[in-house]
Amino acid sequence: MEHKPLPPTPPTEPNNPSSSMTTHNPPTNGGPTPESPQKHIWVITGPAGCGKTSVAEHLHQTFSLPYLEGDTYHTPDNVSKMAAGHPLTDTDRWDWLITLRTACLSTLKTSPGVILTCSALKRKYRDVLRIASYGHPDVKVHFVFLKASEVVLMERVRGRKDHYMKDYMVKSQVESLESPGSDETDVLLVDAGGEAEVVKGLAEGLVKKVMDRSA
Ligand SMILES: Nc1ncnc2c1ncn2[C@@H]1O[C@H](COP(=O)(O)OP(=O)(O)OP(=O)(O)O)[C@@H](O)[C@H]1O
Ligand SMILES: O=C(O)[C@H](O)[C@@H](O)[C@H](O)[C@H](O)CO
Repeated sequence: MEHKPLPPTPPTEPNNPSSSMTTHNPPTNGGPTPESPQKHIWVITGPAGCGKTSVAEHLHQTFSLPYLEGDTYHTPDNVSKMAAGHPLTDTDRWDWLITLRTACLSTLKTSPGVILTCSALKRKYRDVLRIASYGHPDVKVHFVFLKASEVVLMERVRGRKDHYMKDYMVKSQVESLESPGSDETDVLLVDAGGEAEVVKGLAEGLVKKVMDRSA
């Protein structure tokens, strides 16, 4: 039983078309301005072994953006728990997600973008990260979801030595996973089942497209 309350889901577009045409916000609350241009958080997501770290390192080098490895922000307790074969609960992940969001916003103070690896397995976890845009209309959050089968994940995690996340944890990761829905329009879906170079290229292409569009 988990007791921590969930934060609010970020507001969606109003359903009422007339209200969507009326804005009471001053223009500076509505998006980037010449004084505060658009900034981007690129969250590389998916279950253990999907290739988040490999893709994030590639994007970091390609786009010269700072990169935060989400796993290094887990508490020692969380790491011990996973190493002992116990999946994290929502409660275990909650403060971690908030810490990641804060770290991204802090990085954006000196950079136009930041790359973050974070499993973000559930919709509500992605919503916690989406809140980064609250009060920061110049900040856009994007998710690169690396989709791979359980068999592929198992193979990759098994092949990795000296890591706390063992292959028998993959099942729980896949069970927890809520693949992004079509309404999550800030998600870039990447087929991560192929060779590493191919997957990196696919992710780079999608990110570049969004970057060019918002330039
Ligand atoms: N496309 C790929 N094809 C084959 N092997 C890959 C591919 N991408 C990554 N790997 C390898 O699979 C293992 C897991 O990759 P990586 O650490 O990038 O995944 P991850 O999603 O960050 O995992 P975790 O969340 O457990 O840290 C590593 O040994 C990596 O070298
Ligand atoms: O939300 C989670 O369960 C965790 O973030 C895991 O995804 C691990 O940290 C990662 O897979 C390391 O191997």
